[in-house]
Amino acid sequence: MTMSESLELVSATKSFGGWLKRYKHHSRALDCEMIFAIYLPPQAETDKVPLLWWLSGLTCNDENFMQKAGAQRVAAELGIAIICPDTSPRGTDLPGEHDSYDFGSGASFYVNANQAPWSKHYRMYDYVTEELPSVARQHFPLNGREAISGHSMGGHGALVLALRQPGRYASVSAFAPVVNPIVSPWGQKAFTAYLGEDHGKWTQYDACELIAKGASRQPLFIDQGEADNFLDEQLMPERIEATCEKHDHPLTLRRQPGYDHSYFFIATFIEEHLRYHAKHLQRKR
Ligand SMILES: N[C@@H](CCC(=O)N[C@@H](CS)C(=O)NCC(=O)O)C(=O)O
Repeated sequence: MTMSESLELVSATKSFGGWLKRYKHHSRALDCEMIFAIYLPPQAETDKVPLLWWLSGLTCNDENFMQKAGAQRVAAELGIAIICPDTSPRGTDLPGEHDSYDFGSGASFYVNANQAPWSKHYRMYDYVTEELPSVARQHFPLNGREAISGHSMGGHGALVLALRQPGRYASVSAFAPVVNPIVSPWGQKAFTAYLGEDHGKWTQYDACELIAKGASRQPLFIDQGEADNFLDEQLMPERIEATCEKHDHPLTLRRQPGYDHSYFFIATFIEEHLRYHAKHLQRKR
């Protein structure tokens, strides 16, 4: 694509010597207006910098991570840009879209829907893997090195994007990810509506299934709070642990005693994740 996509600056806020900026743009993949956030570290004033994608969880938009995770201080030190996409198409009014916190708006599960009426807008996989990266390349001083992380539904997104695109991301990590959405009630609800009853279509968006298929050898780094109230019903980290063990897939799964599902948990460990990604982003290919 040669035509430059236009971006409208929504806000710019200086933070730790860098800038947190929010932009609005028209997404062709989603057929609606979208807002995303980018943190540009001070190094981006003079150099091209590596990029960490952050995919947020249910009920979030581009703002939760930037406001609550406290990532900017270390991102500024390490010279890493961070982009937070929104978590679903916006401004659409599909039937039932805004009725529940775990489905529709704020709950795309980062898939390309193939079922009406969702398939017209809910193409978040294409948005976060192709369209937004292309917009980012055109407008920001990025050096082409990418890593990815996310939380809960966004942790699922980060794992799936990395496993499906071997070699694309220098590293992947996740906080309290939905590792096996095809057996989790959140995932089953979303996939039934977005992807239909054919479970064959679901497995391409399930980290455990992708690992079992041998889709990629990328090491996975996961932090999971042991006091997370979604642990047993929705997140089930033991499933990815067993799958990785069975298929000899590299996994670091840390169970963190006492931590819940909130951004207090993320804020506690984000520095370690950023340093982990920085180490991989700096490595030559
Ligand atoms: N109790 C939550 C359930 C959803 C939830 O915990 N969302 C997580 C991601 S799965 C989150 O990041 N919420 C927004 C925030 O904490 O800023 C609600 O209904 O809002």
